[in-house]
Amino acid sequence: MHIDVLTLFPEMVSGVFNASILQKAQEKNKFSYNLINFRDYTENKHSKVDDYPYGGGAGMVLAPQPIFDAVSAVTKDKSKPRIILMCPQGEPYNQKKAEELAKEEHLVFICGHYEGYDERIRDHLVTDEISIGDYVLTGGELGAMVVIDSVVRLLPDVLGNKESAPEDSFSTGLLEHPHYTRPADFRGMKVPDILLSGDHGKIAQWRRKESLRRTYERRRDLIERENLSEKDLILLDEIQNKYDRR
Ligand SMILES: C[S@@+](CC[C@H](N)C(=O)[O-])C[C@H]1O[C@@H](n2cnc3c(N)ncnc32)[C@H](O)[C@@H]1O
Repeated sequence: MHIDVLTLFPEMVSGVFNASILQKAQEKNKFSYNLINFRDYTENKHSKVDDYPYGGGAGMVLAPQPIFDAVSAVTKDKSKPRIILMCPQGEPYNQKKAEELAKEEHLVFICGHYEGYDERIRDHLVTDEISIGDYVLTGGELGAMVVIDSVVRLLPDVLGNKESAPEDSFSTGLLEHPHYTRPADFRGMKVPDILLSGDHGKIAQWRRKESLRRTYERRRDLIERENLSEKDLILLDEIQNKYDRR
């Protein structure tokens, strides 16, 4: 996979690319990236990339020309990239979208700043608009890195045995079960006996039930969306009964 990030502030993202799993993934040639300052593409003699909004009002609007030309330069020789506009008005980001983007060969992220973008960028250039949540950031860089991090960790062989993406929260449709490590007894706080039993069948069932319990407690909206098996429904019934008795 190749990732291009169009930004006026490349220094905001370079550190994230060069640490932890993202750095290791590049060392294993799982992806490459390029940071493009779209100011380098402006035709404005004062190097401006923004202008006042037509009709008046607060803030500056990113002009179409530098962004259209920067995208054109990075997509020239490559086949159909996804061109992603980071934007609070976009599609709410989730794990399903991360899985979809992880199948692509080339992603281009456009990070806005100031009041926003000229609407023609949205209408005629991008393939996706992504929001990372219902709040407003000063720029698209942090959001782009959230998306990139979550996509790269899904690329084949990026995560080692120590981490497992398929069991993560949201990948299964539910929140993940609780984890424990040594010691079995930490200052009187004990690990559940079942995890020390060595009975893999029972451990798997305990984990599934805890995953259902946690999701029921914290994110009932996920449970309602999920197509639960007969076995899950029995476990869920036990969990709900316990709640009703409280
Ligand atoms: C100050 S915001 C502009 C907000 C815009 N005036 C609006 O109300 O929709 C500047 C830039 O930050 C980025 N941004 C802000 N919030 C975001 C969010 N929740 N998700 C993704 N990008 C965001 C976008 O790139 C946006 O163009």
